[in-house]
Amino acid sequence: MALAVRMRVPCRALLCAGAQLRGAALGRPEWAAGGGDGARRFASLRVLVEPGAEGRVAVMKLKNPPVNSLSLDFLTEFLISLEKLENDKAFRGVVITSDCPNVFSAGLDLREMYGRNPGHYAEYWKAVQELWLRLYLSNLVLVAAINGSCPAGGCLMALTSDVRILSDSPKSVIGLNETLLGIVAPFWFKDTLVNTIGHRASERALQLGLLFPPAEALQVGLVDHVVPEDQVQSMALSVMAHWLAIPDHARQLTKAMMRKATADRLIKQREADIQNFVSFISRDSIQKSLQIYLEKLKQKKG
Ligand SMILES: CC/C=C\CC(=O)SCCNC(=O)CCNC(=O)[C@H](O)C(C)(C)COP(=O)(O)OP(=O)(O)OC[C@H]1O[C@@H](n2cnc3c(N)ncnc32)[C@H](O)[C@@H]1OP(=O)(O)O
Repeated sequence: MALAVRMRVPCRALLCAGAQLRGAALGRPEWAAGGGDGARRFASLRVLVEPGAEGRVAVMKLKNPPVNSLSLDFLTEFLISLEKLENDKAFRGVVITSDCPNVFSAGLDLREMYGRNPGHYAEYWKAVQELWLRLYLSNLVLVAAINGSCPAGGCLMALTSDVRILSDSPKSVIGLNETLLGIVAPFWFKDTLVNTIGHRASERALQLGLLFPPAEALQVGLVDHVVPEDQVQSMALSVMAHWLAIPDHARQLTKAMMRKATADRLIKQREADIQNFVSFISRDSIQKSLQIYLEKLKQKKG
């Protein structure tokens, strides 16, 4: 489809540049085939991909310890893994989950947004945009198996999925908490939330930077299921089977119909959005807020 073709070009461009840069930086092979089914099981340093039920479903495990922050290296590796899965016609669905205990993802990596230069902020933001676009417009069925804390960029990632399953644990809070850091969720974070829980609930959640505990997340519609921690994975696979019972072409066209207008808003102004982010995040007042927040995180450890 035209949409899919349009999306692949910028992704490849980003990945080529990103992989070259970061491959060199890592100084070792990024990919390793594993086990007997090496063609289907692959891993990077920060993303583990395993074949799931009947080979039609892959499980992507985020493993960027300690908290799966979405660093530039992580984003690059994740996008490469996702593209591999998109290009392998055997796969129809992906379960996204965390390999780190108690944390799905701590969101955007604060160290990528603090104390760096404008060129770095621009590169980072482009990768964040790419993550959102690729996930939001994915032809695959995406199920987020959220087995831990899921703030900000972690929540954005989960919101791009077709279904969200949250573990019933006090640590498993989810929401766009940007205002608590003194920063503002961009319009496409906001649009994704509004598309999920509606305008009024989003207005309240975004202004207050709410992190919803499981029961409230379910009630507001931020997640579709809350289950005991040890059932998150099995629930994800069972929900996946339900979605895979629908013919792909009909489901994919319907998904595109529901999401294209939202994605197009960013696609039409990607460069302006990058410039906005760079000038916003470079402000002294915003850098100060991030510094204070990072210090608070450190102090929390005592
Ligand atoms: C314009 C739009 C911009 C932004 C959108 C975003 O996504 S901003 C990021 C928002 N994220 C958060 O507010 C989450 C912050 N983190 C936490 O609340 C906790 O870390 C969490 C996820 C609940 C896990 O708690 P836990 O007690 O398990 O870990 P701890 O807090 O001790 O953290 C361990 C180390 O990780 C560092 N860290 C945490 N979050 C981030 C992050 N987002 N980016 C970078 N680094 C992060 C934390 O500072 C600790 O570092 P250390 O050097 O070990 O002290």
